[in-house]
Amino acid sequence: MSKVPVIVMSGFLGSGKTTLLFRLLQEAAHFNLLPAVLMNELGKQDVDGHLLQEASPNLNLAKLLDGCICCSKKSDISDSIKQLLLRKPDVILIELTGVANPEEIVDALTEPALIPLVKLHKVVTVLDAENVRDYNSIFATDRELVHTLRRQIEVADLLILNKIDLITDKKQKSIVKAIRKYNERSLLLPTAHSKFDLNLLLGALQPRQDQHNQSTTFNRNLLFQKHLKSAKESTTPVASYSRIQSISIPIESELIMNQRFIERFLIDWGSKLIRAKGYLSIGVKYERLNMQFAGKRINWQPTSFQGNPYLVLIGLDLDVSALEEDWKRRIIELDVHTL
Ligand SMILES: Nc1nc2c(ncn2[C@@H]2O[C@H](COP(=O)(O)OP(=O)(O)OP(=O)(O)O)[C@@H](O)[C@H]2O)c(=O)[nH]1
Repeated sequence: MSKVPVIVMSGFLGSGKTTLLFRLLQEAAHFNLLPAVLMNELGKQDVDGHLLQEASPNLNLAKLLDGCICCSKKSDISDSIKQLLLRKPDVILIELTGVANPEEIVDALTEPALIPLVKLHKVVTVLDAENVRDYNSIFATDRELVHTLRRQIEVADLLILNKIDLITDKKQKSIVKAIRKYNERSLLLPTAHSKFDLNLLLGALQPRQDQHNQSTTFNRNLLFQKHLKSAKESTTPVASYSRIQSISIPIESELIMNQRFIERFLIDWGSKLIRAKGYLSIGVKYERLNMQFAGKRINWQPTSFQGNPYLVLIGLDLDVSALEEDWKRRIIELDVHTL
């Protein structure tokens, strides 16, 4: 049996991985490929998973929630991949959390149970052009995180410099120069909304019925070798996230709130928040909206999500109890004003 290729998508929180995943899923049919998806989210609530299922109800999807894939037991990853393989996909797309080191999943794919079943095709790292240069100073005190973000660049087969619509050409040039210090070999594509020729990722893949045994990677073998070497050399692997926490806040569906209320809360906590997302019920008509807060920008989109509203907040060194207290206080005030 031929091995199923795996494409790993890495990149910091909010850089545009899910946007790329959506494009890959949309385009897979044009390449005559049946995809499967393994999603890893930091929180218990799986916002992106729901968006995917909404867009593609029959999607072969497995989820590893509430933790980084690097910390999930290898058996969990292995079980999820085996579950996906039952429906005989042509390619498995793995979206890592923003704080995962892609080497960890490469390691998991080399578990004995998976070696005969899957092979790494490419590691793609998506970078947020508007914010990527600031990470070193923002996270200066978190060496593990800085290390992880650097490894995301260093081990990528393909680097997507996303969100260039938000920066000047001059800034783009200087970012490219900075990225090249960590990875001068792999293809680096400036994009907006991860729009690039997906032939680069899917073109070499074949539907399984008529697969040839061909090599399709940029530096896959190198990555495997490099990783196996470092795994042998190092007995104390660096954890992929440390000071980053995620909190999920359930929201009563009867509560009447507007977008401004949420935005004010996010702006007030903005210096501590890296990312926030959720499903909210807005206004007296309880309109359901998906909210995405990334790189200090907030986007709202209508959604068909009908479950209980909630907000997921991901932050660095968050004072969780202060944040929860503040949220409760605001909710009480909101309730009083809407009585
Ligand atoms: N302006 C702009 N916004 C973008 C671009 N790509 C993605 N976005 C927006 O940025 C936000 C985050 O994008 P996602 O694709 O969810 O990012 P992600 O990397 O999956 O985020 P996590 O799941 O938190 O790791 C969403 O609101 C996107 O619509 C881009 O090129 N330009």
